[in-house]
Amino acid sequence: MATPRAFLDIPPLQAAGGTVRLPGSKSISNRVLLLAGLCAGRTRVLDLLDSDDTQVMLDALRALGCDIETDGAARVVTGLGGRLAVREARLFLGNAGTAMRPLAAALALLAADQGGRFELSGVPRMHERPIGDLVDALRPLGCTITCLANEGYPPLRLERGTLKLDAPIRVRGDVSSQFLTALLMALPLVAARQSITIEVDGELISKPYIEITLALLARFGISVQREGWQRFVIPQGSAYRSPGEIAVEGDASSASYFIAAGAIAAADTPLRIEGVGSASIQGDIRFVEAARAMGADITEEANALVVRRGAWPLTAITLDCNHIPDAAMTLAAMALYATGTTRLTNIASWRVKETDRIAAMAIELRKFGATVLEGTDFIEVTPPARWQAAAIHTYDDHRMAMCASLAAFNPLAGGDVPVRILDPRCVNKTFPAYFDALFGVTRARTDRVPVLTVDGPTASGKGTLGSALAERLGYHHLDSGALYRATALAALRQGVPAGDEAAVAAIARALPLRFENQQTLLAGEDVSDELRHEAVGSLASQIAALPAVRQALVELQLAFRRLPGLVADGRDMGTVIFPGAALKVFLTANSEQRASRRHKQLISKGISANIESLRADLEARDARDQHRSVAPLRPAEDARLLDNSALSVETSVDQVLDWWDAVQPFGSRATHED
Ligand SMILES: Nc1ncnc2c1ncn2[C@@H]1O[C@H](COP(=O)(O)OP(=O)(O)O)[C@@H](O)[C@H]1O
Ligand SMILES: Nc1ccn([C@@H]2O[C@H](COP(=O)(O)OP(=O)(O)O)[C@@H](O)[C@H]2O)c(=O)n1
Repeated sequence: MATPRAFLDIPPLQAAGGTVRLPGSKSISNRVLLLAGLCAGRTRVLDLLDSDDTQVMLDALRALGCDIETDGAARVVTGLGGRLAVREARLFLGNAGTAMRPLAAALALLAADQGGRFELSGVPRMHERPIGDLVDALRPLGCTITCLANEGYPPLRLERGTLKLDAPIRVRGDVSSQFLTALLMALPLVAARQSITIEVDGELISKPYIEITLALLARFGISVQREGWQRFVIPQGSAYRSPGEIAVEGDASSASYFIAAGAIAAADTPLRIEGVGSASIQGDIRFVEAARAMGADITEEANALVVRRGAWPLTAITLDCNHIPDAAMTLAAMALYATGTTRLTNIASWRVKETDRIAAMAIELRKFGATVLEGTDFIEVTPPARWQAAAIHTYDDHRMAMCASLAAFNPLAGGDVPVRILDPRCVNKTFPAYFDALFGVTRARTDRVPVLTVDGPTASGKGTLGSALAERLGYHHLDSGALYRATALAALRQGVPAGDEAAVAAIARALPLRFENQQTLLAGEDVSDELRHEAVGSLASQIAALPAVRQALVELQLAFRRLPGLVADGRDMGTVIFPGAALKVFLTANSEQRASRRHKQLISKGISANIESLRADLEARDARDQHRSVAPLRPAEDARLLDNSALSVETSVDQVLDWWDAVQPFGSRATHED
């Protein structure tokens, strides 16, 4: 298993603009999957979100006997038709509330009615998220539900019972609307012979999510009658009917980060967000109104939003956020750029989400220098007077990570500090490609995009170390040797001799080279393996000594310096191409080690090699690299020397990451979640 990425360092961002396409909505995806799994026949689901939470639901449905196929970009679900195909299963539901609650309700009813035994569990945090109100609503119906650890919390066991559905079903609505959603989606399973009434106790929170539930139930043939927000009736004879095909909208909560980015930083070019718009059925689309109140200039199309910076600095607001509980977190991040204090109220549900979001937000925003006041159901944010570089804990909460990334626009509010996001992969819950999407529509000053260079002699392990560092840092990787090798390969193929400096330089200048999915493509052809041939390497070493060739490759190398950062390996990365790099490493190993590593590497690729001649060859190459007139191989004055003759790759990576930490402004112990 790859080492989980511990942090992502985002340099100060200057601007936003361009087009971003949103992933599918998590709430809609998981509801559609469950309904497709419960109804009879096949449902083709388009634009489904691919994330941890939807994976959990797909796995659960498969375990219950649903057939799920991939058909191009669509998923085709063959549902159970209301009949249990599997009577016993243990389902692990991660931290996905949108899977735990409705599956608990549906399986409780099915197990009670048809007989069965199901256990539902999740990650430790899931076992701290209350489900008692749902259990309390289901038990009087005759469902047999056992809380296996603590009463009112998962894990749960669901078993046979005797259903009594005549009396109205009562459920609390003031902790999470997911309980009501769960009942609304599950009770049609048992509504064939009688109508079923649900009555909500207390003020129903997060009403927009109930609207999504009702809209999707309608697509699946269930028309729930509603009296205000207190009483819902599922008519007698209700039965799920597959819509055949259904497309999932873009995620309106995910849109909020880009709406915010546009409001803060789309001063020159607008930021176009595709996937949600005025036609959206998601409540979080009303984040648009809140963002407008803070100053955003937003044009709505049916399925897209175009955002520009309007008022600047942003305007502080006081807002009851009951209607946009998830997206409201993004307002707390926007508040960092407002004049005055922003107060978000009626957000008690934040405390029982992926983490206690009120507490988490207060602690983390303070690290930037903001003044934050929290109460049981509100938060108040006043922007920093002086921005501080901060390492932000994300508490396994995707929204904490995405909100914190917005603080990287601090240069627009008088700051100039990077932002470190700890455990950035938590965004996988709803938006695995979030950071790529963010960096696709944001810009930083080139000289602020961090670079880490690794130079050294042949076969010292630069490529191995460079790519491992890039992976751990979430940065791009430039294997500059590949550019010289590709030039050499192209020259070989075209029959251009190494001595013809002008002709080789012309090849280098127009090199049709692309790096994609671990492959090196020359004019579209995968040449990754051919580039490693010794004949190519040896010619590369010769042409690399030609000044015109080196000059011809400069622009191409500089172009690799893109957000969020770059790890570049070669001979002159720290001395010539990126002299201002934040960290420079000069990697060495004795020639015996290097010859033996290269030998193993070649043999493993099926290329025959002789260790003695490899050693002689690499010593000749060292000499040529060190003594050439332009960009000779030597450590930059400020380079750190690393002799890895006796070190494992992992140890070398850890050593360099320690050095990286030491040159960042985040302080010690800023690399791990506590
Ligand atoms: N620290 C190390 N310890 C052991 N083997 C290493 C180490 N670093 C690299 N290697 C191995 O040495 C070989 C050459 O490494 P490579 O990264 O291709 O070198 P370079 O890019 O410097 O030419 C690879 O097969 C790699 O797995
Ligand atoms: N920044 C760089 C990178 C490579 N090179 C040259 O390009 C050749 C191929 O680079 P590489 O990094 O793939 O080479 P090896 O270290 O794998 O032999 C080397 O022999 C170097 O002479 C260079 O001059 N400057």
